[in-house]
Amino acid sequence: MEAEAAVDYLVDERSKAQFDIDAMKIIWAGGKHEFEVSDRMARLVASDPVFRKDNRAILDRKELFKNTLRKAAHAWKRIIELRLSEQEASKLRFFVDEPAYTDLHWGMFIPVIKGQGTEEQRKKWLPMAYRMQIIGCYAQTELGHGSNVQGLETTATFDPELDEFVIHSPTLTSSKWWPGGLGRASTHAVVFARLITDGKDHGINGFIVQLRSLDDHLPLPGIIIGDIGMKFGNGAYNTMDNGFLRFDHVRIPRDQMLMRVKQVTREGKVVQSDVPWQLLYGTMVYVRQTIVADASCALSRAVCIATRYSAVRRQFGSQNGHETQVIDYRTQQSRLFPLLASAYAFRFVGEWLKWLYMDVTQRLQARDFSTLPEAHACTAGLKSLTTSVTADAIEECRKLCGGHGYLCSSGLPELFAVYVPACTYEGDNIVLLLQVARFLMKTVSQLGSGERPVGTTTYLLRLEHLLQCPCDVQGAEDWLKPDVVVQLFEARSARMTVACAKSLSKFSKPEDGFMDLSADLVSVATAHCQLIVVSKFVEKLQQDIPGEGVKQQLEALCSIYALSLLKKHLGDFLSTSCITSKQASLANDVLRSLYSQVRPNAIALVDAFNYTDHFLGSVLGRYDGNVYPKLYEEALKDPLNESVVPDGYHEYLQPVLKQRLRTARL
Ligand SMILES: CCCCCCCCCC/C=C\CCCC(=O)SCCNC(=O)CCNC(=O)[C@H](O)C(C)(C)COP(=O)(O)OP(=O)(O)OC[C@H]1O[C@@H](n2cnc3c(N)ncnc32)[C@H](O)[C@@H]1OP(=O)(O)O
Ligand SMILES: Cc1cc2nc3c(=O)[nH]c(=O)nc-3n(C[C@H](O)[C@H](O)[C@H](O)COP(=O)(O)OP(=O)(O)OC[C@H]3O[C@@H](n4cnc5c(N)ncnc54)[C@H](O)[C@@H]3O)c2cc1C
Repeated sequence: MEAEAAVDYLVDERSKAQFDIDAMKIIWAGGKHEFEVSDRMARLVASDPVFRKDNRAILDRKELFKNTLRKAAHAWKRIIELRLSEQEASKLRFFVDEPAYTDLHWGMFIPVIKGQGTEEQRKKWLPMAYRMQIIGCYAQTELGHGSNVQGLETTATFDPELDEFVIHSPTLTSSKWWPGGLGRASTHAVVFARLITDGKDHGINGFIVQLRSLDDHLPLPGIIIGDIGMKFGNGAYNTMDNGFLRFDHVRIPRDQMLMRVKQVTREGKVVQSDVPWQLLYGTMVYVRQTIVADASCALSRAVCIATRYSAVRRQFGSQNGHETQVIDYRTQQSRLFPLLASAYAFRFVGEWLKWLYMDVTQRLQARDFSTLPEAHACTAGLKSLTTSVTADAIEECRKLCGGHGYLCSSGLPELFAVYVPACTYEGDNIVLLLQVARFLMKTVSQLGSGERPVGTTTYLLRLEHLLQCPCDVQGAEDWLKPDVVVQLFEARSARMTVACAKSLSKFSKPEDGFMDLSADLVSVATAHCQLIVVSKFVEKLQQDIPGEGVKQQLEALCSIYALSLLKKHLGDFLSTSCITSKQASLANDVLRSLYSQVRPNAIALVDAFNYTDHFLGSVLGRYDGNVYPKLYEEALKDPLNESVVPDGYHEYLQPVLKQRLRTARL
């Protein structure tokens, strides 16, 4: 193929933008400093050949895993050499874009010790973990139980004579199963086990257990350990060594029990401290919050690929002597632009959730535990909502790219395979929504007793009004008023919550009601979580938004986000009499005009994510839009094309062909 001059096939598209893209980049990144760090780290990774990732789909598991170890070691070397801050280091790992044991070491092992260890324990273990002299993972889930944490079977029995705990796996189903980083890399784990003293079961607690020798990496006596095997997709999450682990009466010193929530004294007495026992689940709250932030990254990445490709791809019709760009089809816009809007919506709700998490952490330190239930409900619900939408959206983006979306070189199959377990890990999405519903039912039931709803449930204080208020939309333009839209989402959520609470009250045992009505409870929780996302988007727009045209674009995206949800869940809005069918029809007209407003800005809106071609890893999403020659180049690189005649021709193809020839002659 001839060498081509550098051409930007999307230059016309970029020239149509009606807003200051540099200002939008800063809004997306969360600030100037965040933008600068993110941009610098992305370039650093993209320019380093060790971080190459275009061969992942064709490496076998062993090569793939070794390569991941190599990249993680190289990343660590660069972090030390360049003296990167914690923020820079975490961005660098993010742009390396390969699931690895380090995710669990930094993302769960260190946080669980920080959150559940005593001061002394933090002083002992964290410096070693920060220097990576030990590598840790989070070993909670077992073969038999994941969602039901209280059902875990691993035991930690206190031996007062030796002042030790004996960690044991009494059944096959008690084998730890799934922890990332456990299979091959970790030297240590925080293991969740049943605390048993003097024959009494005191429930679940975390224990720091060394798994492998720090000299030769061999498993320590009594430890049976390995990888659980290949997972969905080629490459994809198979870079991670999710593992199994069994204990045969493994002894650890008493001070390796994480003792912030419960303590065991030298005599074997269990002392419950004054912090709520639910803090044992605190690491999950922290990680769920990071998963929400991560959802906007995965979603924006898929949307960036699908949007750029939709502007490059032409099929049918005629536009100034060319065929029509597929992005100009209304059907393409109605599938793509709500996803673009969701990417921005999740970005802002993720920012807010980070703030909420920091706020609850500070309160906990000051022994104010009042906002913990709300923080749990918000992190659980938003983790569920954003990951479910993102997983579905990546698949939708693949379809939006037609046949080429199915090629690994589009980047979308791998993105989907890596992303989709987010709907399951850190809490199955349905199980988490049921937690939100439980919280909402409790909040509503306490309204009569004078308990004031807080934070995201404050709207329930206006219950009487919300149960009967009509929707204030007379003409199409009313749908663009943020207060009208927020009140509508509040009314829908309030009405669904109250209807469910009424149905629940008919059961003599609440547990029976929860079982029977669980599908409705999930819809209630979803409505509440969607309200949170819409309100946080609206609140973001009430802040100072610098940059020419930036606020207008975000306002359009906010309206698209809310109105496309309205369209998708029209049944909820109509059946609760929140809107009339006439108002629904006006909302649909407004959506169409919003799509026209976004259309000329679509490419600039995805450019604002500031993704390098290396990070996107997609021929279809290339910044320059030079898709076809690069697709051809990628095809030629496939190992099947290394020889003109395939391996196996002489054994398996030629005999068949020859036989057909003989048959034909007969
Ligand atoms: C840009 C940055 C990107 C970085 C991204 C990095 C992300 C890293 C990703 C790494 C990849 C993968 C990691 C995956 C790791 C894992 O999966 S670890 C294992 C996670 N496991 C789970 O999540 C299990 C889910 N189950 C549970 O959480 C609980 O068991 C469940 C809540 C479902 C039930 O527990 P029970 O004890 O049986 O609870 P209930 O009776 O329902 O509730 C009792 C009360 O406790 C309250 N509660 C429950 N959970 C919490 C919590 N976390 N915090 C605070 N409070 C909680 C609940 O509301 C009840 O309260 P009430 O009595 O009603 O007042
Ligand atoms: C890629 C990946 C990485 C992971 N990493 C880790 C890790 O590092 N450490 C760790 O400890 N764990 C890890 N896990 C485990 C993960 O946290 C669990 O798989 C997850 O919490 C779901 O639990 P489960 O597998 O028991 O699902 P189950 O609870 O068995 O779910 C099966 C089905 O039952 C439904 N269900 C379950 N309970 C209810 C209910 N009460 N009401 C209605 N429906 C219900 C669910 O919705 C689901 O459809 C990982 C998992 C994956 C896939």
